[in-house]
Amino acid sequence: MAEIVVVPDQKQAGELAAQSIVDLIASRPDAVLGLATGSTPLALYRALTARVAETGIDVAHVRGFALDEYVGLPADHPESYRSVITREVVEPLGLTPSLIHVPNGAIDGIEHAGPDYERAIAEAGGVDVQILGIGTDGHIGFNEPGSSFASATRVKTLTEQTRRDNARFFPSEADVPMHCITQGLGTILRAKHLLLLAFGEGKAEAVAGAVEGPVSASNPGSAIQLHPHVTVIVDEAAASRLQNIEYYRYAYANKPAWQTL
Ligand SMILES: N[C@@H]1[C@@H](O)[C@H](O)[C@@H](COP(=O)(O)O)O[C@@H]1O
Repeated sequence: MAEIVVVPDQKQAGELAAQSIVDLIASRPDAVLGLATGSTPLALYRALTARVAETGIDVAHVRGFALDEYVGLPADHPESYRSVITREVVEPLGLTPSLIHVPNGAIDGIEHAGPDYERAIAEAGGVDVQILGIGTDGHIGFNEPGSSFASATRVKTLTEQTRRDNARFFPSEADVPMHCITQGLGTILRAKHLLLLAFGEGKAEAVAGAVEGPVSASNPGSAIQLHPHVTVIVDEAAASRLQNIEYYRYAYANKPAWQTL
């Protein structure tokens, strides 16, 4: 089962998640991080930046793989996920840019981009911790409803809902790319630890679906139920539709002292 941790706000969620990543890097200086974009992980990236500065931990060997990328946006477009990851993660943390990978969304050669990315992840020895947000329609990465649980990195068509949700980053909805390249649910499930964050009422239904099921390709987030090591960190609003919330609070409050996230 997943561990569900309900925290008062995004700041505390970020700090909790950041501590677990700092611990990972301390034991494995060339740890492989799975990096999500979107607004959800920003609190984590901020907290991680602060912890790295405070502890002086060496992050020069940390490796990273982004979850997804838009297809057809120039890599230097400010809203390409390559740019977002550089701006929000690589630069503030001081990661080594050549060790941070993002799927190649260039149309030229797109048919090879998915298999190339899968190969690079495998050559790195797999992802140690995969940071995840969740879309309002339940997508993780850009795996929209109907995605196979066995899927690998490939091109997908964004739903209208996702394009609407992401229109805030573009001049208009029409400017949001129609296609993306995303790690598959199968790729995500191969990561050693999944760390899913969600905040706000708008995510409550997606969180309940992901955590409490049913497990279905119609609800991509529910794939996390198939993974042996999942941590879901949510605020009260995002937790508000969970049926079993009292048990999750009780289990976390009584967590054995030796057990980390
Ligand atoms: N591809 C990303 C996802 O990785 C992200 O988890 C989700 C939620 O975004 P936000 O965190 O901004 O709510 O939508 C985007 O489309």
